[in-house]
This record gives sequence, C-alpha cells and structure tokens, in this order.
Amino acid sequence: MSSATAGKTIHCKAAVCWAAGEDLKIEDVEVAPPQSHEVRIKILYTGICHTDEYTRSGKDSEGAFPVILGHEGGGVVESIGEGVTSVQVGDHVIPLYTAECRECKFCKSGKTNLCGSVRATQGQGLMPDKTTRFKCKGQDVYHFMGTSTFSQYTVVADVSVVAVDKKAPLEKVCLLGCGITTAWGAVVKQPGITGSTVAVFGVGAIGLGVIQTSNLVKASRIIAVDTNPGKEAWAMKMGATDFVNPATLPDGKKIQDYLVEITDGGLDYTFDCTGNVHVMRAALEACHKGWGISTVIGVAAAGQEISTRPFQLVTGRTWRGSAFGGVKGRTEIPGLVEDYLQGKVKIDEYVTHHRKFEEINDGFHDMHAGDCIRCVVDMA
Ligand SMILES: NC(=O)C1=CN([C@@H]2O[C@H](COP(=O)(O)OP(=O)(O)OC[C@H]3O[C@@H](n4cnc5c(N)ncnc54)[C@H](OP(=O)(O)O)[C@@H]3O)[C@@H](O)[C@H]2O)C=CC1
Ligand SMILES: N[C@@H](CCC(=O)N[C@@H](CSC=O)C(=O)NCC(=O)O)C(=O)O
Ligand SMILES: [Zn+2]
Ligand SMILES: [Zn+2]
Repeated sequence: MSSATAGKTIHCKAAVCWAAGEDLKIEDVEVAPPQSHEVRIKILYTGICHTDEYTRSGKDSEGAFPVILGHEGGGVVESIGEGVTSVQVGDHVIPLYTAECRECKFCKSGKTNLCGSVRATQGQGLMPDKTTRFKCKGQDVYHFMGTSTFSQYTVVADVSVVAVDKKAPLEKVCLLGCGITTAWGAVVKQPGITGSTVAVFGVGAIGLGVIQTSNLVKASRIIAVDTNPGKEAWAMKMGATDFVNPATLPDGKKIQDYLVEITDGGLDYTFDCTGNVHVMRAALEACHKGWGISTVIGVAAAGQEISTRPFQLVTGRTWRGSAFGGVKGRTEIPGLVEDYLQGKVKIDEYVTHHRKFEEINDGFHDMHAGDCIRCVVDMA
C-alpha cells in the first residue's frame, strides 16, 4: 500500500515552541518525506506528559528551540523510507522515545533498554543524519525525544516506532508511549515486589501506574505519598493501602522518619515519581536498612543534584533509576496493548482531560491544576 503523499513534503499544523518558557503556537509546518530507515506518521492523538512541560519551561539541559514537543502519541504510518521493514503504511503505531535497534551494545547486553543507536542525535533534536524534517516559516525546527507528537505528521527513526493491534483505541493506548509503560516497567522489572512493602512518592500518572502495578503483582502494603490531598482518592482507587500527606505531619517531622516508624524500620521498595531531588532523598531514606531499594523515576531540572549521607548506602539501601520503565518498546509494547485489551492493564482511567489540538496550551495548564492525571489531545 502507498499513500498519495508518499515522497512529498506534507504541509500540516504543528504546535511549535519557539523559545523556552513560551506557550506553544499552532503553526503551518512542512514535514519532509522520511529518509532511509525513517517512518512518517500521521499523529491522531497525543498525551501531554510532565516531561513536555519540563522541556517547554526551560528546565531540560538538552532543550533546543524552536522545537515540536510531544512523546506520548498514537498514529498511522503514512509512508516509509528505504529499508524500513518493521512497519508498513497503514499500521497503527506508537512512536518510541527509547529506541530499540536490537543490534547495539546496549540492546545486546540484556541489561538495559537504553538503546544507543539514535540517542546522540535524538538529544540534539535531530534525525540520525543530523538534519531535521520540520520547517516553519523557512526555519528548521528541532525534533523532541525522537518523536515530536505535537505535529499532525512527524518523522521518526524506524527503530523508534512500534506497530500495535488495530483494535486498540489510539486515543487511549497513546499513553503507552510514556506514562503507563514507564510505571508498569519500573515495577515488573524490579524483582521482589510481590509480598513486599512499597511507598510511592508523587501520585500523578506515573505514581498511579506504579501503585496499579504494585497492586497487580501483589505487594503487601502500598503507601502513597503526596502533598495534594486530592490525590488520596486516586491512590486508593488504584490499589494503595495507605495515603500520607507530608504537609500534615507535625512540625519538623520528616516524611522518611514517619514512614520508617509506621513500617517497622522502613520500606522494601520506594519510588520517586515527582522529579523533586529532596523527595528523592526522602524516598531513599524511607527504605529499610539492609535491603531497601529506591527507584528514581522523576526527572529533575538541569543543575539539580541528589544527596544523602553515604552511610545510608553503606548500611544496605540501594539507589537506582529507571527510564521508560526499562521497557524495550518494540518487543514489549504489543503485549502491553493486548493486556490492555484484555482488561489486565488500566489506561482509560488515567485520561481525565481531553483537548482539541488548538487548545493544547490549555492542556498544559490543566496539568498544573492538580486534578489532571493525563490530558489527551485530538490532533485532527
Ligand atoms: N523516568 C522516566 O522514564 C519518566 C519520568 N517521568 C517523570 O516522572 C515525574 C512524574 O510525572 P507525572 O506523574 O506525569 O507528574 P505529576 O506532576 O502528575 O505527578 C507528580 C505528583 O507529585 C506531587 N508532588 C509534588 N511535590 C511533592 C512532594 N514534595 N511530595 C510528594 N508529592 C509531591 C504532585 O502534586 P501537585 O499536583 O500538587 O504538584 C503530583 O501529584 C516527572 O518528573 C516526569 O518528568 C515521566 C515519564 C517517564
Ligand atoms: N533530557 C534530560 C533528561 C530527560 C529524561 O530523563 N528523560 C527520561 C524520560 S522522561 C519521559 O517522560 C528518559 O528516559 N531518559 C533516558 C534518556 O535516554 O533520555 C536531561 O538532559 O537531563
Ligand atoms: Zn513522558
Ligand atoms: Zn540498540
């Protein structure tokens, strides 16, 4: 099958962020045809993740402007470049910000999902040949996370896209492009959570996903920690056993000390889902002496550093991190889509807000209101 637009530049709308801190502007853009080993996708839906806001706001040390943000999309393959065999025109696909080439040292290691094939140019906002496929007002526009889903058409590397079951609604499974998959993987790829105690710091989409999956694998106790009291009901709905608001503790009482007290020495596993380096420290220090493991999922602003007393590690706590949940997207996302279709993994519940494409800035504002788990944008 080939499309009428194959091989031609496509003129469409995209939300361009011209400079750090500015609102996005819906602009007419030109999207060049996919080159060798590239795929052009008509994006139908995209979620807005806090990492989009983090880069828009200027906190990302890799931020390059003007840029088309977005990395939680779902769409249909419009055309493919030479040598592409993994997807076909018409396939329903999810772009992947963590590529999977299956050939590089990282992919072959069996130890990580952090494929090295396109990461260097991706971080520069470019395609693997070091150029961009987007132009606006005659100016080159950067790609973002290798995905740029805030455009009606985008171009990605063939190692950065996966085809999914056409029965799955793209307005829901687009969230597997980041949030839900990140949270799911961070739990299922961490051995030992079954029967163990868990604390989850930050009850946004990521924290809720960690709670949901900890419940799925039958953690014995799941303590949700959030400064927003409105998150208690959400945490309980996804399977938390307890909710603690650090802001309500007596003056001077640290959250980690409180958690250690109520869990007979600390948690077996903790997760930071806030991106706040002080919370990351609390999550580590809430771990049980001798065996507690704390996973950093949140993304901290440029220049931020984490610290703790080394004694915390000497005495057996482990600090680790997780990107995209350790998930290899091309291999594992089709299975997650099937799990969703069979009702084993919840996605619909996370979509609290819907926005039309022209309202995308309102979608960013929704995120700050405290009642938004995920906003899905209809790109039509
Ligand atoms: N490593 C990875 O692969 C990925 C990382 N991320 C990162 O994960 C983080 C979470 O994302 P997301 O769930 O979308 O974000 P949200 O902002 O929706 O969720 C974070 C939650 O933490 C709460 N919070 C803020 N400060 C504290 C505090 N001091 N103690 C406890 N809770 C607090 C927030 O409350 P309030 O609403 O009041 O601010 C909010 O409910 C972000 O940093 C994001 O960039 C996202 C995807 C993938
Ligand atoms: N660009 C930032 C780091 C941003 C970051 O940590 N991204 C996460 C995904 S966040 C998704 O919403 C990630 O997977 N990182 C791994 C990677 O290879 O980028 C910076 O420079 O600090
Ligand atoms: Zn994200
Ligand atoms: Zn690779």
